[in-house]
Amino acid sequence: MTTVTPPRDGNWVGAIARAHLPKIIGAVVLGLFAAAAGLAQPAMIGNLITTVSTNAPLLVPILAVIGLFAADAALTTVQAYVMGRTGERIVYDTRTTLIHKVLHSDVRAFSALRHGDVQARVVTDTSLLKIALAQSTASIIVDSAMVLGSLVLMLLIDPLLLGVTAACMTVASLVALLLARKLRKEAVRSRTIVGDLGADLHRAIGALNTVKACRAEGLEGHRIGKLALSARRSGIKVSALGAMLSPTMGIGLQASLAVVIVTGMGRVATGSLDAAALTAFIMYLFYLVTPLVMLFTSIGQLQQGRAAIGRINELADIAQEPSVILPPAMQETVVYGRPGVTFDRVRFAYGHDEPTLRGVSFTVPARGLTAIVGPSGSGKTTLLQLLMRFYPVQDGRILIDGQNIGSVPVHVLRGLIGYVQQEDTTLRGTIGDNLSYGIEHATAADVDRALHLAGLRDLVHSLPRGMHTELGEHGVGLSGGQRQRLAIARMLIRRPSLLLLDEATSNLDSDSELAMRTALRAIASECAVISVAHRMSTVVDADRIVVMDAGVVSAVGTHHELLRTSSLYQRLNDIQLRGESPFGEPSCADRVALPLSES
Ligand SMILES: Nc1ncnc2c1ncn2[C@@H]1O[C@H](COP(=O)(O)OP(=O)(O)OP(=O)(O)O)[C@@H](O)[C@H]1O
Repeated sequence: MTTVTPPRDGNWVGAIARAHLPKIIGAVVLGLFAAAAGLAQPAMIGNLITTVSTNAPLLVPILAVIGLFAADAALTTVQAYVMGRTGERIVYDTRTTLIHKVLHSDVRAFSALRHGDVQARVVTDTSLLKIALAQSTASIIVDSAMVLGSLVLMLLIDPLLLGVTAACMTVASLVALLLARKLRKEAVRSRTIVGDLGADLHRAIGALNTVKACRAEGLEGHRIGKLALSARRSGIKVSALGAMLSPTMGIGLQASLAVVIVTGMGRVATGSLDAAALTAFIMYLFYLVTPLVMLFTSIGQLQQGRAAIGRINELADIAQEPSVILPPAMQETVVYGRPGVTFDRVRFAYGHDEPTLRGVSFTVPARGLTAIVGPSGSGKTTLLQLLMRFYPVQDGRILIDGQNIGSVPVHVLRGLIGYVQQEDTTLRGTIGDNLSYGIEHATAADVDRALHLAGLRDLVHSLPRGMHTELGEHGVGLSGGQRQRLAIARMLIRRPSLLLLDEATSNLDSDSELAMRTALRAIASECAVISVAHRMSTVVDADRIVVMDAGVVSAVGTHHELLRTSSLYQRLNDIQLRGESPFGEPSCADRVALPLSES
């Protein structure tokens, strides 16, 4: 991949193209030589005609014409190859730049984007760059030179015939320019619709079971179909406008050809123009038209490309995660130290609305199990996301082993933490791929220990293909509880200093949950575990429980202490004992999941 200096004006595509400028210039130079070889041909043929008419030796003029044809063909071939290759490299560099930008983007900035549209920009829009930047740019320069050269040579042959030609071609060129402007507008619209189509398709595919369960196949089909129809209509308009460019110039050519032949033959008859000059002029007329048609076709392609370039630059400019580099000595403390975590008057709001966290303070020792409970929306997940630095703390501090996480490089911080998220994080691939995801060297002993702790060892051993068992998108092939255990095992392999579990055991049955509680106790003896929990059964044996309420810490203590001291905790406990969800609307799933010991 070519190294690209970040542009100040946000024009990433321009910066990437500039990095390939020598190759583009090389191809343009080759094209100019090819153009010169082409331009010399009519003069040489005119010379051949004169030689024939004067009975002079023919060998040298014939060889000169053949040589020019061969040079023209060879130069054009090499130029097309260099241009195509450079175009592919520009596309590759743009794609890799976008992929890097998206992967390192700020969570807040990324969550505002539609994923299907991001995909369309990275995959489809970039493919237009090859034609727009490499081929069209070179073609515009070479063809302009060709047009200019033809005009000068035609002027030298016969200014009157050139005047006739110019009149016809100017009218055609003006019409073509108008078409090119319309084409650009329609191309922008077309790219936007294709982006919308990708976004909506991605949304429906990502939640296909929900679509089916809600019997919304027709609704989604209609909505996405409407966008596909708009894309088709807009695409046809783009094609139609693009297709009209060449014939417009073709009409100009035919009109000028007719006028030139009629006028020219008349002048040959009167002897004011010789036949060789008229033949050369007509050949130049053809030489003028092909590059003129190409010129306008290229302008059209460039216009389509500009629509894509705007969208690519917009995505490439997405805000990036801050990366703070610490002096090595400080990094060492962070990497090898055993972190305890301190939330110190932490305030945070997602947008301009009411803050989600309103001065949260509590500490988590370097070892032991800390549970966080509280009503739905009280800010439990947000606490974990701030700890992972997915979002920046707006006021107050979060300390890890005494170090403000704001000054720890994100990759170092995340290397310390194993984060098992609320949502399903199973990736398409084998069980083994999922387990060792993001780790270069996972030993067999590490994998076995993690599988054992997560209660997955027997299951994996019972599968015919074991670790090589293929899973579909979102872990299709495993149950919800198995997926959760796989996510926990994936984090355990990393031997994190701090394990964050966000409702990571909510899908486990009572037996699995009991086994997981035992495993968690073992893990908590080695590192700090913070577990956001919905089921009270999973928090009763925690070393400390933090009760959150509307963005503040309402109480901290053990299960038995809180039953005595926290009315909110008592209420949450009572509600669950009644078989309802203590953290939101009661649901049948909660009742089913309620452990027998508490029902
Ligand atoms: N990405 C986001 N953008 C805007 N608001 C958000 C975002 N994520 C969460 N919120 C809001 O922040 C508040 C706290 O959400 P959070 O997920 O931290 O609560 P929670 O206690 O974990 O809830 P639950 O128990 O239901 O998972 C909620 O009101 C929610 O609407």
